[in-house]
Amino acid sequence: MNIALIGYGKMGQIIERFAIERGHEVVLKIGRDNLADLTVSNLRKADVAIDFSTPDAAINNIYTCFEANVPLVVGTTGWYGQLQEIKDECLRGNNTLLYGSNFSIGVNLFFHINEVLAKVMNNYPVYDVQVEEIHHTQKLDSPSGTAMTLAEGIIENLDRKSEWVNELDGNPTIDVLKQEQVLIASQRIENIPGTHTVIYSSEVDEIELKHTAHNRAGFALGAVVAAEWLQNKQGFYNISDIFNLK
Ligand SMILES: NC(=O)C1=CN([C@@H]2O[C@H](COP(=O)(O)OP(=O)(O)OC[C@H]3O[C@@H](n4cnc5c(N)ncnc54)[C@H](O)[C@@H]3O)[C@@H](O)[C@H]2O)C=CC1
Ligand SMILES: O=C(O)C1=N[C@H](C(=O)O)C[C@H](O)C1
Repeated sequence: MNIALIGYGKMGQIIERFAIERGHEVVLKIGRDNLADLTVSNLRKADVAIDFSTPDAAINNIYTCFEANVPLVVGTTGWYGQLQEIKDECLRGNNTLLYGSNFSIGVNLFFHINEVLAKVMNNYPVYDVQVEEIHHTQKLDSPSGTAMTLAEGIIENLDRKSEWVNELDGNPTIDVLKQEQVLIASQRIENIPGTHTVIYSSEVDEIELKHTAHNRAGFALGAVVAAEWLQNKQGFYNISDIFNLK
């Protein structure tokens, strides 16, 4: 496949390595220094585009790929407030997009186990639940997309929870946490690729489910596999459609 990399930072560069290893060609690389090269005609040289850019840039990049009619894998997080609008536009224009807050196999297994555990916990109301995430200090969005997916997996399956709230580095955004809220506690610490923990606590004990990324290779390989999976497909997909764990 010919691949366009939109965003050539920490992730874009590792994705390039895996793409070449798997026999693909990178025909376009977009970073902050050559944003003007992100044109419809340049994108049309690619079979698929992979966006790991910034929360602010993602929406414009998605629309440019729609205009070029190039299938797109979006790993960028921090734009999910506009998810429904993008889904509608994708389907309306017969475009193709696959997004995911986390492309690693381990985290996708973790997402599934989190949902199963949340369902079980309906029978054990003595436990309260919270999500913790730790990332490097360059991360622009909070909470992480992965933490949002975990909190949403809990809310969809645990009847006593209906929304999440976030605090960053111990600074609460609300005065009192309500019973029906899931707290996502975010921390930013130098050089951490991504650690996520779901914690159920009662007065007598705690159950922790934890995923620690040792490096970014799992995310990057997953993005290339997702781009391969998207070949000859049309529509709006999530990474969970590949793992098919339901
Ligand atoms: N879904 C997943 O599995 C993962 C998602 N991510 C997400 O991917 C995104 C990128 O992460 P990193 O590579 O660590 O960040 P980074 O800061 O190292 O790289 C971002 C790149 O985007 C470029 N950029 C800035 N404005 C742009 C624009 N308008 N168009 C295209 N490129 C632009 C920058 O020059 C930079 O090269 C973040 O949103 C992060 O949360 C990161 C790891 C895994
Ligand atoms: O910004 C990152 O680095 C990461 N972002 C994703 C997220 O927001 O969940 C995935 C991974 O945790 C690394």
